[in-house]
Amino acid sequence: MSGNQGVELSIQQLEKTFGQLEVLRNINLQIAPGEFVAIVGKSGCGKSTLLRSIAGLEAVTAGEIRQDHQLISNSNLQARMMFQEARLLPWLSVLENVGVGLSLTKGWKERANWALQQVGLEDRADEWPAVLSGGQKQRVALARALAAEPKLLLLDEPLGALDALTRYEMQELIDMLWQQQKFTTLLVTHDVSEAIALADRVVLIEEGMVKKDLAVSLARPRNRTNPRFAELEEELLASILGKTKSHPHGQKRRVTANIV
Ligand SMILES: Nc1ncnc2c1ncn2[C@@H]1O[C@H](COP(=O)(O)OP(=O)(O)OP(=O)(O)O)[C@@H](O)[C@H]1O
Repeated sequence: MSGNQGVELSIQQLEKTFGQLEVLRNINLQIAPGEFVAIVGKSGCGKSTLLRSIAGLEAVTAGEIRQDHQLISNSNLQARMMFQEARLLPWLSVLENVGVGLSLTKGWKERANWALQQVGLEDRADEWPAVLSGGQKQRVALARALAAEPKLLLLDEPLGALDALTRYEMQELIDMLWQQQKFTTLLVTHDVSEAIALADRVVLIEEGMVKKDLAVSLARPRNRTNPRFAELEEELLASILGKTKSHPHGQKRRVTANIV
């Protein structure tokens, strides 16, 4: 159960308004099969709205979203989504939570166990979610997404509530699983370092449009001590904040903080 081929995504002139509020004005994005794209931007710029639109959870106001050349609909969408909260059902065991998105047919346990192995929690299958740590709960949420063998993984700030070390471990896990399975992945994150550590491309949303589309061509797993890593971080952060890249005195400014 691996070696998925991810879907191709094509987003054309996407608009989304909520009443008078124009959130997405004109989003155009082409995402290749198996590509890992991070989406960044200031709080409220519409990142989650974009992801929810791709997931078919929001009706778009104008424009179109195609998956493998077909307009997305609930019937053809091969996506799974993960959020900042694990959203586990407390009355189901860990294994049952992982199996919840599968039709409870023969073989679901095998797939759920396989997915738990992928995230290193196979020995916790029979426990209740309540006894797990925050990081373990997110691993279960990741396993639940993987169990469906998605061709598109939509990650809405899934590591935002984790402590720094757990977050780092989860980033490594996501990177490893993506390299093995190559599902097309969109990751919304506030963390510039996380975006550069994981993505092939980082897309910056501002004023409802793609303001920047930055290719990250560093070898994987990414070496965060590589000077090029820091340069990309700085370039991206400066773009998000609308500042020039260099220090006034021409010295490099090392910026690693979260952006908002
Ligand atoms: N269902 C809704 N009804 C009305 N307004 C909404 C709705 N969903 C989102 N919005 C508004 O759309 C804008 C974009 O929200 P969205 O959650 O997409 O931003 P975001 O970039 O993901 O923000 P953050 O980084 O803070 O999570 C915000 O102003 C928000 O209040």
